[in-house]
Amino acid sequence: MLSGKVLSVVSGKGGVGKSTVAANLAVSLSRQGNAVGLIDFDIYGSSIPSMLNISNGPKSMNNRIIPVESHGIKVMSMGFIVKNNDPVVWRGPMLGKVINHFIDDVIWGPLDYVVIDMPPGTGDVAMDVSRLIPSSHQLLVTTPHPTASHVAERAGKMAANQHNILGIIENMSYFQPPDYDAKYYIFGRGGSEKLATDLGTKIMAQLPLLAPEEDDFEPSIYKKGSLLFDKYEELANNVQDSTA
Ligand SMILES: Nc1ncnc2c1ncn2[C@@H]1O[C@H](COP(=O)(O)OP(=O)(O)OP(=O)(O)O)[C@@H](O)[C@H]1O
Repeated sequence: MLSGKVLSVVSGKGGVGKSTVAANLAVSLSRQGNAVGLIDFDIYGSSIPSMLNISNGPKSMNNRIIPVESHGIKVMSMGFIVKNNDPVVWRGPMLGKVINHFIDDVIWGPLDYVVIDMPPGTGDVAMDVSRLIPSSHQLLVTTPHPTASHVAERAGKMAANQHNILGIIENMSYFQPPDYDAKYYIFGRGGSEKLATDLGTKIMAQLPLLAPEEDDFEPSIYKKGSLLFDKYEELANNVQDSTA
């Protein structure tokens, strides 16, 4: 069984950094002393295993699954079982079975938080997943451009009946050159403020444009000393306060 507070990370569009946010938030929450599970339901382009550099799938014991442990968190990913990334297979009852399997048949142990990387967009699969997971706190990831946040609004409204919208994470908000105070708003401004007002929620974080320093151990996790490491620590604090 799955215990703990469920945080689902959703986005209106692909490529806005949803999986990066889900992975870094999970790792920061764990660093702050929480027992954390990370479930990657992004069946279109499951990226969590490569972001955390996980090459082995989970093991099983007595017909139950032992999640993969990485960076202090327990991880299950559609990427461990989907071989051809064919979304058609994962419609309706089949998708439901896999989701229940991840929730009921995995030996999670006691958890404080379960971070879910949802499929992007408002398509049928995203709707199915949203319907099938337990009620959750939703974190809506968008870039600051008004068009992106307009699309994100649909994603927010889609699940608002069943899930509480915890807030908005504006990713790639601005670029700040190292050792400079100036911020450059490359993708525009104002979209997420409007989105927060329209959805009656708040902005949880504004994360600058800064590529993770790639290495073999943790290709997409921001390291101590990077501005985004601190921003994710703040976000994890903010999430804990907002879900207390
Ligand atoms: N704040 C950021 N600054 C710079 N690059 C970033 C930032 N956030 C994410 N990225 C990069 O953007 C790319 C897309 O990120 P990611 O895969 O997390 O997006 P996504 O929304 O999950 O996409 P999809 O829905 O298609 O899986 C990655 O290469 C990631 O490293």
